[in-house]
Amino acid sequence: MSAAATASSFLDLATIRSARGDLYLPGSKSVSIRALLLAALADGETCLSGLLDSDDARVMREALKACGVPLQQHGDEWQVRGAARFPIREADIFVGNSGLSVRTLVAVLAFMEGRYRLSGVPRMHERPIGDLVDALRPLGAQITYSQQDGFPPLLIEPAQARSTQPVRVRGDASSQFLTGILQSAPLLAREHDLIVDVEGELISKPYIDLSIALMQRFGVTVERSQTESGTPRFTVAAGARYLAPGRFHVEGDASSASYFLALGALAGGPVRVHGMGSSCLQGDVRFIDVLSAMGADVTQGEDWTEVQSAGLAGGFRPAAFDTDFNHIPDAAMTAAVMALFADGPCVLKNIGSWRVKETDRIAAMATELAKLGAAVEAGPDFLRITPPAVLKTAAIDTYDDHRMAMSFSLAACGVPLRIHDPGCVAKTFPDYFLRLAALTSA
Ligand SMILES: O=C(O)C1=C[C@@H](OP(=O)(O)O)[C@@H](O)[C@H](O)C1
Ligand SMILES: C=C(OP(=O)(O)O)C(=O)O
Repeated sequence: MSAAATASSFLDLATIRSARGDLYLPGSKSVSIRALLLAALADGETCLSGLLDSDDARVMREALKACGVPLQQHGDEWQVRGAARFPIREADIFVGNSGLSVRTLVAVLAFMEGRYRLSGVPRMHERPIGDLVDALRPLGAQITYSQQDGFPPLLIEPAQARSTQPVRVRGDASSQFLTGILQSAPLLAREHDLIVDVEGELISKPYIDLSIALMQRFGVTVERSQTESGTPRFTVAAGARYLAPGRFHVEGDASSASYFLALGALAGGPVRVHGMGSSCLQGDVRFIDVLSAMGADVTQGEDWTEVQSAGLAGGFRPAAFDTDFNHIPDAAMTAAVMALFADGPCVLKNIGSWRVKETDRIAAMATELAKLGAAVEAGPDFLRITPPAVLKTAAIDTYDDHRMAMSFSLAACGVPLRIHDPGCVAKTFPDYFLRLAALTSA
């Protein structure tokens, strides 16, 4: 690929005819942000390697620094000295557009006995947080909305009298609310067990598995059960404390891997990503099932995954799909762009959470796929995409959404195109386009 950056506000991509090679993944966003917070709350020192360096990871790092947590960089590693209480009890914290950071910080800061103000970019102030605040208030959390009810910015003040009732949280807008409460276990389960019941549907479930796995690495066990009425229940025994694991390595980002694995399928490959394989803790590793079902060849070792096919140039067409993507909402965007090349109409079901992420991703995806010639039907929680007979070249708007920029770069496997504001990839993958260029040829 010849990637000519003609101005900082757009990037022209030539048609990608083939792609092959090795890619070493950046650290997982979901693991990096969790590991930073757990290390900050843990007794002892944690040395984090493989940590993601991106806007979202910086949000959590800077927030912890603002709370007085000692964090030091030594080469590629970060040393975190944790404690169950943060040293600084009053701070203004900028949360950018990192949903995971704000939702997990709020649940912790609410019980730090301090005064914290959290605000972000304008889109962050449109992303819901009311279900989390509603769950925390009966526990004594003093959280007030500074602008609009249900959304950041927020003011957190010292919590008051606590109740020991089961915490009830809704999980149908985001799984991050439950993650936030579970990760606060050492603050909430001091004299009594922490019991959390999830009301309504719980979406994006593999992210809860990830939270529980990482809490376990930091010495806290979460038990799962069901109430008599069948409600999912999560319990952490009283007295839970995080213990620094000494060293902790952050695995590669499985959502970031999806673009390169899709590239291996569309442009022939083989493309091998390193840092994500069969031992991966992130749910998005299951994107390989989507690729296999589309007809690509997928092989995997413990720490790598490789994809190849005949490539579009050699007659490969992804098999059309009608699939529930609730378990992999981020990698699902990669599948949506792959649908442009499919051998029939494709349906992405159960993706309602897209509406409240970095942008309204259902609307944005529909608009931009249509520019390339696809016929798209957008519902409240689904997309039906009929691929065009011939792709049209287009200038793709990215809505300050890293995944819009990265997923649409794959359309270049069929047509030259322009990506507006390519710098928005800095949220999770700052050198994405350089890495893409290194693997592709026009
Ligand atoms: O817990 C996490 O690390 C995440 C959970 C998901 O959000 P939702 O639970 O809001 O779907 C995902 O989209 C986000 O990128 C990361
Ligand atoms: C939705 C995302 O992130 P977050 O919710 O953490 O902002 C994402 O990275 O696609």
